[in-house]
Order: sequence, then C-alpha cells, then structure tokens
Amino acid sequence: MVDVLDIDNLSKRYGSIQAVDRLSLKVAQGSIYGILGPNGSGKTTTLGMVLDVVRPGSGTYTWFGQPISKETKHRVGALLETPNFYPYLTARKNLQIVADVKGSNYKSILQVLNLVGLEQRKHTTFKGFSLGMKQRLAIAAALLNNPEVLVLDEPTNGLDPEGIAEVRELILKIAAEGKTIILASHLLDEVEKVCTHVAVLQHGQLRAEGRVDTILSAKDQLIIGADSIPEVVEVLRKLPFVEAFQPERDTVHVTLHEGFGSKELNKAMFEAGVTLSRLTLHRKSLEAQFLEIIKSENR
Ligand SMILES: Nc1ncnc2c1ncn2[C@@H]1O[C@H](COP(=O)(O)OP(=O)(O)OP(=O)(O)O)[C@@H](O)[C@H]1O
Repeated sequence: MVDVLDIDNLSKRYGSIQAVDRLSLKVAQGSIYGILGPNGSGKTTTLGMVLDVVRPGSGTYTWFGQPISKETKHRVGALLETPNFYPYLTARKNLQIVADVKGSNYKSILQVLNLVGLEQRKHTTFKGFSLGMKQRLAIAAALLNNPEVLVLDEPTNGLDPEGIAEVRELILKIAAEGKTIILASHLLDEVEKVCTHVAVLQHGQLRAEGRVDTILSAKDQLIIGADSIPEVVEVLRKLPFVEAFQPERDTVHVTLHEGFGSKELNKAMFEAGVTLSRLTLHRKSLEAQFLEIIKSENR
C-alpha cells in the first residue's frame, strides 16, 4: 500500500524546548491515523511542519512519495484551528468565501455540505449552528478541494457530548469515502474509537506505533494465587494458551490468548494437581495501558 505521508527523523526545537525529537512514522493510504499524546507532546508542531506552516529544525517528510509542493498541498485538506466564519452569513455563503480564498470551484460546496450532513442547513446563518455543526462546517471547508487526505488537530476539542459524537461519526464517514485521515488527539478514548493506527508521542518522541487494536488492545489479566507459586509457574510454562505471565510475591499475573478465560486456566491447574487459592479477573483499562506505554519508555 502507498504511504501517503512519510516522516523521517523530523525534529523541531523552540529555544530550550525540544518540541519534536527525531520523529519517524508512515501513514498508509486509507488509514485513520491518530497522533496521540498529552498536551505539549509535539502533535501540533508535527502537523505544522508537514503542512509547511512550521519550518522543521531537521529531518524530512514526503507526501505521496514527493517533497511538499503546490501539487501535493492540493491533495491535502487540513483543519489546524477553527476558521473564522462570519456569524451573520449562511453556511453556504461562508463556504463560498473559503472557496474564493482557496481558488476552488463553487460546485463542490453542495457536495461537501452534503457529506458533512449540513445540506438542509445551507441557508442557516453560522451563529445559529450548534457547536457540532460549526465544527462540521469547518471540516466541510477543509474538504472543499476534494483532497485525498484530511488532517485534523484535536477535532472534538471544546465540543459538547453531542457535538463530539457528530464529529467522530463524520470522521468515520469521510474515511469510508476512501480518504486518509490524520488526526491529533490527547484523548485515548477518541483514538481508540475512531482510528485504525496510532503513534503515541511524549516529549516529541515516538513511544509506540502500530495498529490501534494491537497497541491499545485492552488485554485482560487473570490474577492467580496458590500455596506454591513456583509450582504454578511450572504449569503455566507448559500451557499453550498462556500468552504471558508475571510472578509477583504471592500471585501470578497471567495473560491468555484470545478465546481463553479463567475456566480453561482453572481446569488446567486442577488437572496438574495445583489448587488455586485465588483466581480473579483484572480488566485493564486503556488508560492504564497508555500510561504504561509512557512509563515504560520513561525508565
Ligand atoms: N511557537 C512556539 N514557541 C515556543 N514554544 C512552542 C511553540 N509552539 C509549541 N511550543 C512548545 O513545544 C512543545 C510542543 O507543543 P505542541 O503544541 O506541538 O504540542 P501538542 O502535543 O500539540 O500540545 P497541545 O495539545 O497542548 O497543543 C510544547 O512544550 C510547547 O509549549
């Protein structure tokens, strides 16, 4: 599959702050790629560099295998901050003004309004829009040139729960139309719900990258206790459905392969002659895993 964006060793420093530190990542065509990190981790600076509004300190990037140019810029739509729409003008008139600035055709206005679900509200003035509708109009503006890629920075920031749901649904709809989406967010939950791939950033450095289902998969752990932990460990080593285990002082934390649970583990222990004094399920929250990624890389 073609890489839409290829970032190679990109860095940016502001005085004593290393905002982005030797960052490399590839965004495949058709993916919804989340750049996830706490505030100040370098997400906006990274997007700014690849959109040619922030000059990189060092490193390179390509779009569609080519250095950035007028032609590649035309293929990428971006929403880095909410545009200043005119409150007393209608949705359509506001988009006409954006189209004039971008030099795009008025014909696409109705198409994008339709795509973001605002076609029926094209004559409504901007000030009459809900927060979610305002953000959808901003996304419509970014889609005016029918770009292949849409870049969004914290697209649900400041929205109410209804607006958040609307915008997330819209992102999935746009991706289903075949566009690649690159989305920066500090919300783990958002990336998990919306994205196919994720890069986790901290202090401008890449901490983890991959498919969301592998990087952020919430694997449950079983915690087992027994009189003899070495005996438990001995059995665990031989069980084919045990993915990993970690002995603690008087318990062992066990992760099982997909499709296996406490029943199978209990049965296997019983058959091996080990009586468990404890068998509990510990559901790992994604939040905990995200924190672990950051913590483990910090050691
Ligand atoms: N123009 C600037 N001048 C000085 N420092 C900056 C500038 N822009 C960003 N920084 C600093 O660079 C670091 C990375 O900021 P950046 O905005 O890229 O992070 P972020 O992950 O997008 O965070 P947020 O979600 O809060 O915007 C921060 O420490 C920030 O204070």
